[in-house]
Amino acid sequence: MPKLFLEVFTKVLEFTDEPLLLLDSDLKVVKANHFFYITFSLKPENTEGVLIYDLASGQWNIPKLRKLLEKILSKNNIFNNFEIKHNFEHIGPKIMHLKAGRIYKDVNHKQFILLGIEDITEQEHDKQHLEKMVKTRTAELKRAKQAAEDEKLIAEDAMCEIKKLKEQLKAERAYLTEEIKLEYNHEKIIGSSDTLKYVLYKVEQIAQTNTTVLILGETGTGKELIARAIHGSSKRKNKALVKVNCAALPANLIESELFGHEKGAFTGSDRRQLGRFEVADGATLFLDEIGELPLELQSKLLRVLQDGEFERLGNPKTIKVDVRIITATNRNLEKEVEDGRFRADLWYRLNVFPITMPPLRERVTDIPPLVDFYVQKISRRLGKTIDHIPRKVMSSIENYHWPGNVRELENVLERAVINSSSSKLHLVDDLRKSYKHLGKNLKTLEAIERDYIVGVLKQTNWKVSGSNSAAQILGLNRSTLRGRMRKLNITRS
Ligand SMILES: Nc1ncnc2c1ncn2[C@@H]1O[C@H](COP(=O)(O)OP(=O)(O)OP(=O)(O)O)[C@@H](O)[C@H]1O
Repeated sequence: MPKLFLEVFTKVLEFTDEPLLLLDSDLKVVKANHFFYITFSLKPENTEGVLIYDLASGQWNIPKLRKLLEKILSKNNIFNNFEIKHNFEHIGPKIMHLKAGRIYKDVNHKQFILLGIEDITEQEHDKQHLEKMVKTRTAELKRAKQAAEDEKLIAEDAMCEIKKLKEQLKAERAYLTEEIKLEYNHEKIIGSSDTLKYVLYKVEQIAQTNTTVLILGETGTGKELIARAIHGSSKRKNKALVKVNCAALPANLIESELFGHEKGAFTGSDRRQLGRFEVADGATLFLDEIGELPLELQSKLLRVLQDGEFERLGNPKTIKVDVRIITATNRNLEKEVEDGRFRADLWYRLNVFPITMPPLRERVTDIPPLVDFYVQKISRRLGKTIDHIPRKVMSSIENYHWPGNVRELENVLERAVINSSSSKLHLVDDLRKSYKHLGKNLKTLEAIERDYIVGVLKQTNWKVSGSNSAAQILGLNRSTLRGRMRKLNITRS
């Protein structure tokens, strides 16, 4: 049987392009095919009968291979893809795959094993090259993905920033349009009195810093003008000075005006609106009539002053801003604090750098230049030419006590210009009853009203209504007169 088997098998061996070996039960080479001899540059005389481990200078004497071959003999195992590195003298190292299995066993336990040898060097190299390429490409893709994600984040941040700036610009534009409508006159500050010079010196001292400024003074003295001068000389001058008049808004609207609101934050809020604090980010916020700020908002303002933080109405997200605050009031804030109408801690925060605007009557030397300035300005606007201000007119202006300060002066001069038919300024208002001429025994308006009503009543023999009655003389209807008498506690004695 082995003889016939060998004959047939030797022929079969030649039908493949793969080196093949036939081993016997002692693991000695019985036969090898032509391809084996070519691949390994060996000859049958030094191959047949040689122990597999002694072949090719003992290169296949590997413990693991021994184990595998022995297991075929004892347990009829097969193995596949056992990898060895074979060093060829003429072409160097190659990677070979070995596979083997028993193909014959007879009753005498004679066995034959077929060992196939495949050169997989090229595939292996291709595989390694491919693996390397996949690795490199994966790393490249990973990096590209990361970069894309980073860029996406940057783009998202930029979009957010653009959206924020766009909103701020929109709000700023809306605010400025409002301002233009108010026709605020960006006047220069007129006057050269020492008191005004001192104020301007303080403006110069503080303008470049970020310090909070509190401007005090009677109505119409130019507090807003000074606030604008501080902003205009500061590093923030390229952005608008944003103004909120705390007295002009109803208490329930001030909060949304200052801090903004989301759509639907309260009834009637049909769209999102930025507050003045956000509009003024990077600029200056001028809070006029700060004494009128409701108590509950005073604590919120204090928080913005301390941390620069607040929340929009209807949105819990904290917003941080960089806003310089200038406030103004004609109230005595110290007294307001004493009376519990103004928070002491807010007052300390606001009063870091107070500037007091002196009333016009305390800087009489500023009056002539102010009169010249306003007469020229108003007559230009009205298309008139007024170039003569009589000495008498000027001195009556100088002697008046100007409770409404520069604003009142402006109004008096406007009426005068309108009524002047020549180039000479003609005053309409009677400024003769100057406060200076009234002496020391001044009475309240209420006391004067009471005296006058009592005088008229005495003259009419206390006839309140009807013809020749006090009501008729005073131009009041009788119930109004009775009401006044009750209020002023007037009774016939
Ligand atoms: N020194 C000045 N030179 C030129 N104009 C002035 C001067 N001071 C005040 N004015 C003008 O007087 C008017 C009133 O000034 P402003 O509004 O600044 O006063 P205010 O103290 O803020 O008043 P209020 O307390 O009523 O808000 C403005 O038209 C302003 O231009």
